[in-house]
Order: sequence, then C-alpha cells, then structure tokens
Amino acid sequence: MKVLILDYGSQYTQLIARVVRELGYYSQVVQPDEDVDVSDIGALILSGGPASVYEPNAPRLPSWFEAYKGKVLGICYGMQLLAHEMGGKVEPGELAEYGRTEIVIVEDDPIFENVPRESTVWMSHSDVVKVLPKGFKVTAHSKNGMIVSASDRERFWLLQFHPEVRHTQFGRQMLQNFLSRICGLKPNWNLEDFITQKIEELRKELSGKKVIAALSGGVDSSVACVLVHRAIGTNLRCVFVDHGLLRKNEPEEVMDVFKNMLQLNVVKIDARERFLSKLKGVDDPEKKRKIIGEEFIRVFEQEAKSYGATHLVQGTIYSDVIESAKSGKKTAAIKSHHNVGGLPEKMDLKIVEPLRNLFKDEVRIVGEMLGIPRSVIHRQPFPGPGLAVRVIGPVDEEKLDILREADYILIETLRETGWYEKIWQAFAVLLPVRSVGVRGDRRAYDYVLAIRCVDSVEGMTADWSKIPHDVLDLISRRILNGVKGVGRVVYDISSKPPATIEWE
Ligand SMILES: Nc1ncnc2c1ncn2[C@@H]1O[C@H](COP(=O)(O)OP(=O)(O)OP(=O)(O)O)[C@@H](O)[C@H]1O
Ligand SMILES: O=c1[nH]c(=O)c2[nH+]cn([C@@H]3O[C@H](COP(=O)(O)O)[C@@H](O)[C@H]3O)c2[nH]1
Ligand SMILES: NC(=O)CC[C@H](N)C(=O)O
Ligand SMILES: [Mg+2]
Repeated sequence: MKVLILDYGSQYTQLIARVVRELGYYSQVVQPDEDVDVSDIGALILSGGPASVYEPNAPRLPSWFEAYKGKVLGICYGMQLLAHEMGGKVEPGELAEYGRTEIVIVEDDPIFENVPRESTVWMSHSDVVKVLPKGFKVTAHSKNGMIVSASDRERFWLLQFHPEVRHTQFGRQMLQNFLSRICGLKPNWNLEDFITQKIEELRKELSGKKVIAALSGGVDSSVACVLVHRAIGTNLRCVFVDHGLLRKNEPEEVMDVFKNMLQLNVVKIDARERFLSKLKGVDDPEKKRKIIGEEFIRVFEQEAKSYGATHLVQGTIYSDVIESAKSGKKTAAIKSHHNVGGLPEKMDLKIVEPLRNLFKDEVRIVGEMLGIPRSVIHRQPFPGPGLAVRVIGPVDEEKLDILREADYILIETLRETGWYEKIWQAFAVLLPVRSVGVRGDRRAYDYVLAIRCVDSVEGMTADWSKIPHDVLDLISRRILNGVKGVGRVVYDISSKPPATIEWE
C-alpha cells in the first residue's frame, strides 16, 4: 500500500512526498489527470497549488476519485478543492496569510494527537474556506479567526496550512497522526530492502545481456552504475566521456574511483577533439547545449554498437520524473538541460533507470550503503555540458585552461576553510570581458572571473551564499596571483529567480 500525493502544483509537493518517506511510508506523486490503480492506495493527500477553486479552469478532482474509498487529507488548495466540491464555500480572503501564523486547536481530533493547543504553522494562501460542507467541524482557528483545520472525522481532513514544511512546528506529528492513527498504515519503506529487491529485479531483467551506462562521476549515475554492477557484474560497461569540458584532474579522479576502488568495468572515451571542434566559434548558449547533447548521443551510439549492448542505464531520479511530467504543460523552456535525456527516442536501446523512484537524499543513503566513497556521494552537482556553459561566449582551449585553474583554486580554498560542504554548489565563470589592471608597474588587460556560490535544496530556487569576507578575500588573492589571464574577480550576488544558477 502506498501514500498517493495528488500534485496541484504546489512548490512543496515533493516535500510532502519526502516527509512521508522519512516517516517510513512509501509515497508517490501523481498529476490529477493521471490514471492510477485505486486498490493500492493506503492514504491520499491533496497538495496545495497556485490556482483558485472558483476559477473556471482550476484543476479538479481526478476521474478515479469516486472509486477511491479511503481517507483523504487536503492541504491548502487541496483543502479548498475538497470543501468546494462537497458544497462548501471558498472565497478570496480579505487578507492573505504568508509565512508564520499562530493557530489554536478548538476541537479534539486524531490529527492533533500530541500537538499542543497553541502552535506555530506556515501558511501561503489568499483564498479562504468561508463555509464548510455539511458534516464538517472546525478543529482549529488562526488567531485572526480563520478556519485553518476541519474534518468530518470519517474520511476527510482539511488543513489550510502546510504541515510538510519544517517551519510548521508540529507538522510532522500531524502527518504521522494522519498516516498511522487515521489511516492505520504500518511503516513499510526502508532503503535496505530497496537495495536487495532492486538488485534481484535487475538480475532478472538483465542477466545474460550486455548493458552500457553513462557515468559522469556525479551522485546519480554513480549510484545507478554500482547498483547495476552488483546485479550483473562485468556485463555492465560504464562509459565516461571526457568531452574536454571537465574540471582539473576530474578524468583521472573518476577513473581512479570507479576502476580501482570500486572495480567497475569502466572506459573513458576521449572525445575532446570532436566536442571542441563542434563548439568552435559558437556563441549562443542554447546552440552550445544542443551541440553537446547531440555529441553525447553520437558517442553512446558508437559505444553501444561496439559493445553489443541492448540496454542503457541512466541515473534518472524521482525529481527528474516529477519535473518531466509537469513540463510540456505550461512550464516555459528556460534552458535545455543535458542529461543524456534525449537518448530514449533516438536510440534503439532499452532504458534502465533503477533510481527513478528515489529522491536525491535517498540516493545518497543508498550510495553510502553500497560503499561508494563519501567524496562521490557528497559531491556538488556538476552539469553535463560542463565548463562549456561557464566559459561565456565561444569556448576555446585557452579559456578552458584559465577557468579550470581558477575553479580548482576556488574549490580547494572552500575545502580548506570548511565551506565546501556548507555550500550547495560553487564554481567559477569566465566572462568574455577584459579589464585594465596594473601588475608590477605595468599595464595589464585581462579577463574578469565571476565566483558563483549558492545555497539551495534541489536547484529549483537558490540564494547566493553569504561566505565571510576573509574567505572571499583568500579566494580572490589566490586566483589573481595564481591564474594567468585573470585580472579581476567579482562575486555573483544574484538569487534564482530571477537569475539561474549557471550563467548560460
Ligand atoms: N561526462 C559524462 N560522461 C558520461 N555521461 C555523462 C557525462 N556527463 C553527464 N552524463 C550523463 O548525464 C546524466 C545527467 O547528469 P547530471 O549531472 O544530472 O547527473 P549526475 O552527474 O549523475 O549527478 P549530479 O546531479 O550529482 O551531477 C548523468 O547521470 C550521466 O548519465
Ligand atoms: O546535468 C545537467 N545538465 C545541464 O545541462 C544543466 N544545466 C544546469 N544544470 C544544473 O542544474 C542546476 C540548476 O541550474 P540552472 O539554475 O542554471 O538551471 C544547477 O545545479 C546546474 O549546475 C545542469 N545539469
Ligand atoms: N498554497 C496554496 O495552495 C494556495 C491556494 C490558493 N491558490 C490560495 O491562494 O489560497
Ligand atoms: Mg552531474
């Protein structure tokens, strides 16, 4: 039995799924227009969302909703939608509530077991449920008198606030109450069982077959490769592409870890020449990304052929799956992310995605259990197109060398000062701008280098990291003294949105 989460577009939908899993219950996120098997749902949670239920095109309950007879928790939009559909009244509120709100429980309810009468919750709404459907009772008010919680005590529990966010003091307790006391579920999700079952499944599917995997040395593809390796051993060939856009020492380090430490069958393809010649003179970021994606495909096609592979392993994780289900609906295209993601339609290989139901933090735990070194598991993310999107404008060897050296100094300094693991992602960007300086009484005219360090959770939003000035100072002096060609260092203080994390 699983906990099904209906995604009405909230920023926090994935967070609901994660908290539920942390509590020990298997959860899955689906869109309201997706088909599901209702017999397998142990509890249903409706997420929040940006729409207003009284608008004509607002998303509604799924077609299978009537067939589902179990208990339902509606959060924010989910609460408003249930109230509206069952004959209650939802209206624009006079004042919106964003952020911290104090609530008072006014009626005993199993969802509030072990929750004090007064506590702090996190809100993000402007609509309000003015009238509840018949049979419902208000169970908590906000201090300014709004209905923040209600239930019919049989099937439906409604919360106007977000129990899934950490700022809601007793949010986890409430979700735990819903799942165990109200729905009567027993914890059924742990990652050790996941590993054993997955290896068994992979063995059934792949034994006797030749399989290749795109290995970047990043967290996701590494864990996927090690898992498949456990299942089929040397019939797996991991393909690591050196496209000439990797960081200093990266090719050697990746080969050392996977070949020598983890004893995987891994080949490094030296594709520097073909990538760099295709990129020569190309200025437009999207064109650069497309060229790189295309070349990746060509390289993998060749490798699959020469190895006689029928299957390709990818490190797709659950947030990729949720995002791609959403995209194509009304999400604007900001940039083409290269995962080797375009592969499935264009190649004649079956795709194997052992991690497609796991979140990144779960992937990390699985990686640790599989004995992958900490240096890999806690590596900061690095984009498939590599340094090509960090040399702004046309890419050439000279610029790549400058950037490689500066990036190396940045990362080493962050490690030395204990900042590397505190920052979600840190890197240098070489700008196509020169600036005047003075070195030993001589005029200098060198490139400007930007440092980008961000705090984030999944990379969807980000803020620039508040690194102490003395650390920034050390980074700047070391780069200015140690990297020929860089004459000025600047720190990027843009959040995402409106900026993105990478500059291209
Ligand atoms: N240099 C490379 N050689 C082979 N495959 C690559 C390379 N770069 C990227 N890939 C493929 O593209 C996929 C997507 O890259 P992405 O950066 O999202 O994931 P990752 O590298 O596995 O993990 P992380 O998000 O931690 O960097 C990788 O899982 C890998 O399959
Ligand atoms: O595998 C990848 N292929 C790509 O093409 C790509 N572009 C950006 N990124 C990484 O994604 C996160 C968000 O980046 P943006 O804010 O720049 O979109 C950040 O972590 C970026 O490094 C990529 N990863
Ligand atoms: N976060 C939400 O679910 C918001 C619901 C609705 N759009 C409101 O503003 O009240
Ligand atoms: Mg990566």
